[in-house]
Amino acid sequence: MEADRGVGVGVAVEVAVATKVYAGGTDALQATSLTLEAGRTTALVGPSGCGKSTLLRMIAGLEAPTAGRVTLDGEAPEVLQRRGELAVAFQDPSLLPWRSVAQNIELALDLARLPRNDDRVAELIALVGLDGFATATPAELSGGMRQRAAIARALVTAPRLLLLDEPFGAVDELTRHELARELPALWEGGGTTTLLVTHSVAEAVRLADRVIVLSPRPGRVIADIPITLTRPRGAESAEAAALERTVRDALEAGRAGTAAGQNAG
Ligand SMILES: Nc1ncnc2c1ncn2[C@@H]1O[C@H](COP(=O)(O)OP(=O)(O)OP(=O)(O)O)[C@@H](O)[C@H]1O
Repeated sequence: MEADRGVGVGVAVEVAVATKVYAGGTDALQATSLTLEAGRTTALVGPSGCGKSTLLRMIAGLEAPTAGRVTLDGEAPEVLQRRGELAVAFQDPSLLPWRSVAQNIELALDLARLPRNDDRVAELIALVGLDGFATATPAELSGGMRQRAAIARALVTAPRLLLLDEPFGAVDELTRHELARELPALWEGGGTTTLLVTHSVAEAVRLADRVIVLSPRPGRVIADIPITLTRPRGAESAEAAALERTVRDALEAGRAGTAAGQNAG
């Protein structure tokens, strides 16, 4: 399937009535169904502990649903994972401590059995603002810099499915804004399907084509809000502010237990 790589073919993600009850009995996710359209960016928001990371890990094939099914282009997540066409960036970036920034990014190419590409590695290092740190080891970086290296590592293979779990958590406000401005062009240019878990409503509205709101635990989809803003998205606009309000209202309704709920029942 080498020929399919990096030619702008995003994956369609289907989560069908997925439920997750952890071994200890924690009800993390309740009968959740959603479809992520190929090549689109979807943000997932919801109160702390509502099951956002659980859902992302299920889509990545790192967690099996207790009931229901997750398919990527109709296949099990492991199929895409084996082909190296899926990338995940977590809030806690697990970089190999003995490898430099550039070597950590290159490793993703090796694991996906893709050829080394020094130019692309250098381009991504510059894009995430780590110019001059290509040969630094993770211990020599701040937490935010490590996160940015992990984002570059996730992007280097031009994955067909990109799963980002709070990847900007430790990044300072200014860099966060810069990344939010620069990154979408990278993943959209490749036709990548992207899922972004975030606590920032502003970031969700700025980056996504659609924002999905989960209820408090056990999470279920209570709102699915299309983000109709044109791209590129720059300065704050009245339209963006109105969309942020819509998302916040849905979160509030979920918290109060008054949301209508697309997936209720
Ligand atoms: N491996 C696990 N074993 C047992 N319980 C877990 C496990 N992972 C998560 N949970 C529990 O499942 C629930 C959902 O957790 P999850 O991390 O998916 O939520 P989240 O919405 O991503 O939270 P946050 O926004 O705080 O990161 C929580 O109650 C959490 O304690």
